[in-house]
Amino acid sequence: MASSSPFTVKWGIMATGWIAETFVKDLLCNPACRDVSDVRHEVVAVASSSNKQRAEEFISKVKAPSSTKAYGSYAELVADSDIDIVYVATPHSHHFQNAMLALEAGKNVLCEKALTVTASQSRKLIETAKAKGVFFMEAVWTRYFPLSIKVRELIKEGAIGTVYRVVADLSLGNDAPDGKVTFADSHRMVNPDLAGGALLDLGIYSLTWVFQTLYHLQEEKETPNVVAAINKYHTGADETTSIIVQFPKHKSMGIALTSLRVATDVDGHKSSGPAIKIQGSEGEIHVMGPAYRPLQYKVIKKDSAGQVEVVDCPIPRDEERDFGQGMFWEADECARCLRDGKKESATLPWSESIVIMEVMEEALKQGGVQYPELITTDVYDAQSPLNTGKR
Ligand SMILES: NC(=O)C1=CN([C@@H]2O[C@H](COP(=O)(O)OP(=O)(O)OC[C@H]3O[C@@H](n4cnc5c(N)ncnc54)[C@H](OP(=O)(O)O)[C@@H]3O)[C@@H](O)[C@H]2O)C=CC1
Ligand SMILES: O=C1OC[C@@H](O)[C@H](O)[C@H]1O
Repeated sequence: MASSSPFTVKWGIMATGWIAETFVKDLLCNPACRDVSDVRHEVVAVASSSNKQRAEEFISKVKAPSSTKAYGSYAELVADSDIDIVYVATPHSHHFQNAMLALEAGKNVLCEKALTVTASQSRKLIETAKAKGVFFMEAVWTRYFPLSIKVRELIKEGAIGTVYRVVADLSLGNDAPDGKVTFADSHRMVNPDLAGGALLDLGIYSLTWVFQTLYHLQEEKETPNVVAAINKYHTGADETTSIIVQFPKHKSMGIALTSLRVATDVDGHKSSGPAIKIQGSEGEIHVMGPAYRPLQYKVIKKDSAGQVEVVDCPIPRDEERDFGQGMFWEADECARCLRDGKKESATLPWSESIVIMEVMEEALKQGGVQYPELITTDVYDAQSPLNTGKR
């Protein structure tokens, strides 16, 4: 029997930075390299808020087809009727205004993490997606890794008993001898104008592990209690943040850690042990980091007598394009949702993105981190400098 042709999704790319480049290279990988045949991706347009030439250079750098359109503004991109879905790849500070621009134009949207700067902004985006009847998803790519799916399945089938505690860390050792960190003060990692700080950029992955192994699997969702401690950087952004996420009814707790000073993996060779420890009544699952792109997990049973199951989960590569990062799995999820008429992903439902955003907002509040009005407002403005690039 002949197989039906794959469902094709036409992508429009908003911004031309580091993650846009990585994501587009993954989109352009042959799906067969990851054993996918039901969906495929096309990149039809790229927009830069700086100028059209930057978009053209991006298209040639990622080796996208020469037919790919280049735009010198985000407004032109969202007006392109050829685009099925817009990928928002700007700094977190811009996500609310940029995703609204696309949603208001009636576009489906995949928006990079952290979804927004405030929970209210996330709620507004989701209300707008609902009102417009379009698909909307936060781009937490790790959730769509076969490794993450397997770990959630193991927990669901009781492989380690009842899970009571999860400790997750995503930290980078960027400590500098002068007391600063190695990012320039203007860099999006530490610049409050760009919603910088460890939590929104990295800590969200620690929280992802806490949420996908505890909250996501709860039959009756329990709103967590949050206790946080934050060390602030001299720019005002958070440099080291530790959060306890408590689910008293489930007798469970997640501990989400992040830092720009000390690394999860100090020598870069996994000598520091797992980035994520999922602890149950009958055993543990350890996930080797980095938390955003894990490649191995271990199952340690209480009665294992030292016999630990170690499972490697390498990321498939497209050898012809010499690439394979693992972001294609979230793109495949978007394609399947669009094909099946779904407006949200069951793996990261809108309600869960909101709860995680609420946890981060509460942690930042407890730590006294404040971001400027321009990037925290939940009032949409198509002419905001965040949309027009007139910075
Ligand atoms: N999923 C993942 O693994 C990763 C996700 N990310 C997320 O992606 C987003 C972007 O990060 P990243 O690609 O590293 O950032 P970059 O600084 O490399 O790129 C951001 C792009 O956004 C556009 N932009 C618009 N306004 C501004 C502004 N005022 N300052 C800087 N850039 C602006 C620019 O594109 P242009 O001029 O063309 O409009 C720029 O190239 C963040 O939200 C981050 O959390 C980042 C890294 C990894
Ligand atoms: O999402 C991310 O993952 C990788 C990190 O290095 C990066 O800062 C972050 O944005």
